[in-house]
Amino acid sequence: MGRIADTFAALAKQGKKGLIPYIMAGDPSPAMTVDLMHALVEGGADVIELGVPFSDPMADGPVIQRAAERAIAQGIGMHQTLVMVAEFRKQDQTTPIVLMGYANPIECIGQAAFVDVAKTAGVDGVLVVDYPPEESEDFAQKLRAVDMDPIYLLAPTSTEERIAAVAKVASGYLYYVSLKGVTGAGHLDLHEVSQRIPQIRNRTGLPVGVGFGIRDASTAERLAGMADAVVVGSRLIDAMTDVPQSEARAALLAVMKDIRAGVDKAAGNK
Ligand SMILES: O=P(O)(O)OC[C@@H](O)[C@@H](O)c1c[nH]c2ccccc12
Repeated sequence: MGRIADTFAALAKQGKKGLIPYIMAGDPSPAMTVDLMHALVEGGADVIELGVPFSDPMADGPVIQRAAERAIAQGIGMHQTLVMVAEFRKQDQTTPIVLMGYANPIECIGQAAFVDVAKTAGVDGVLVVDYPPEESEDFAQKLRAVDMDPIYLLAPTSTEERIAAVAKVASGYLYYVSLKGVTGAGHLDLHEVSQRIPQIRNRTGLPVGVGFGIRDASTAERLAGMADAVVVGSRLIDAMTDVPQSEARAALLAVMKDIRAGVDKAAGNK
């Protein structure tokens, strides 16, 4: 089994829910990223989603767009992101890393070469926002051939066919987007999530992570109660950029610990 499957198996065994933080590689400063990843683990991360900076992130709201702009302005792209992953892996061989991003930076180096370098760096899963499941079976197979997991998004608007198509190619976990909109938006419909997750579970045995719009411990608790894990991104990026850079690590850690406590309250009551 890969690190992602191991992690979810261990969580299930302990009756715990997962916390999946998202940060952007290179933000607020490239020199900080590896240490911030370790801080995420210290704060209770089960899986790390690491964003690959891209200039046209159509699924992202202003907070993550600006994070990408800051990273790009400091010269960070796919290659530098993978160097950071390799650096992180020198000290942490257990925490799964999922690369989050868009097709363009992958297509630039070619799928096969990307899979190769990502695997060597120590990446465990890849979520490409603009690879539809129906058209990325090849890519998913290339990942799975080297024990990396293709992760896919499901949304409130996903049809039964889309859920079935994703269930067919995905491994690791499924990412249910809790609202119609972009990352960081704030109109989460808890009722809708509670209806949709059982529908997804009917189609697949994969763990389900839920994200978009989670900004506090109590929302994290309620969503963790419905799913296997919660994803938190914009709130963490805000926490780091609201303070001087020298305080970003501490600010990140504080928000992580707070949300972790919320997630842990949901333990066991799936
Ligand atoms: O920022 P939020 O609302 O907490 O949501 C997580 C999200 O940012 C992260 O998972 C993510 C970043 N970029 C994405 C693109 C598509 C889907 C998801 C993402």
